[in-house]
Amino acid sequence: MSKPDKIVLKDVHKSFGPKAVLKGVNLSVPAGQSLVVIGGSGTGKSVMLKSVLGLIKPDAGEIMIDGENVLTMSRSERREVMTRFGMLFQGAALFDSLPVWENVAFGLIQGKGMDRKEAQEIAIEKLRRVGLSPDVGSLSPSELSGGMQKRVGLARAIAAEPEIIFFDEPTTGLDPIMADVINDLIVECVKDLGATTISITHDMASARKIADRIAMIYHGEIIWEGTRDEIDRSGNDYVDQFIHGRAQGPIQMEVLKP
Ligand SMILES: Nc1ncnc2c1ncn2[C@@H]1O[C@H](COP(=O)(O)OP(=O)(O)OP(=O)(O)O)[C@@H](O)[C@H]1O
Repeated sequence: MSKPDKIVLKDVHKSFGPKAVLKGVNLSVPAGQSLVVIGGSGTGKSVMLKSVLGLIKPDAGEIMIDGENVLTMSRSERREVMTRFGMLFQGAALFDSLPVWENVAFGLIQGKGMDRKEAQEIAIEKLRRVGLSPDVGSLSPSELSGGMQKRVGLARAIAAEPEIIFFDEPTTGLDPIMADVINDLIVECVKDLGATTISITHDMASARKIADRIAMIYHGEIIWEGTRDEIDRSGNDYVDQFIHGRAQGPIQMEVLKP
């Protein structure tokens, strides 16, 4: 029998009160592939990612990791599955109270119970992997530039050599050149690990660089999916409007007129 895809979402629904945010999301990511989900603000990208991470419980549907539905697992089974995930949060989400190396090593020490000395060595090696010298390890995150903080976030995401990595707006707040440096690092690190990834972004330059496939979410549904080369000839007016950043088109922004 052929192996199931690494990550599969089947008909995932989630509402908050009367507001339906996910209205039947279907996605499938084969092992070793990178999927980028694009879509406007408030379309449900974060809710989708949080559902896979177990931070939000969908109302209906299935989320399968390696063919197993994580929504019906016990807490301890689910916790075990989550140890195979890495995550780069929007804004890097570093703890200012800890030195950089300890931020990188956090999951190794807290999650895996690794000895501090060994975890520190791995953290320094991962910092080097993302182009930061060992002396950065002893600084506080608040002493770093935004680009350096993203690198530290990336080092933390790859520290435990996860099979699956999620990137939430990995280039937000960076200048275009630093954004490209981070995109290159993401591609290299993911390739080193052979990881399967889902990223969410508004940044088309980033999507084109890091995606094998791109999916567009609109009003809680995947309205288009294809390879990154197909996106320029999708034949879909919503996709065209989004990738060209036009105010005019089928996507109407909910903006109150003055
Ligand atoms: N915990 C929650 N309780 C109530 N509503 C929520 C909750 N989380 C998200 N929402 C609502 O769900 C909708 C989708 O939010 P989500 O954060 O997924 O958007 P997004 O596509 O990630 O947007 P952005 O690109 O701006 O981050 C929004 O209208 C938001 O207000």
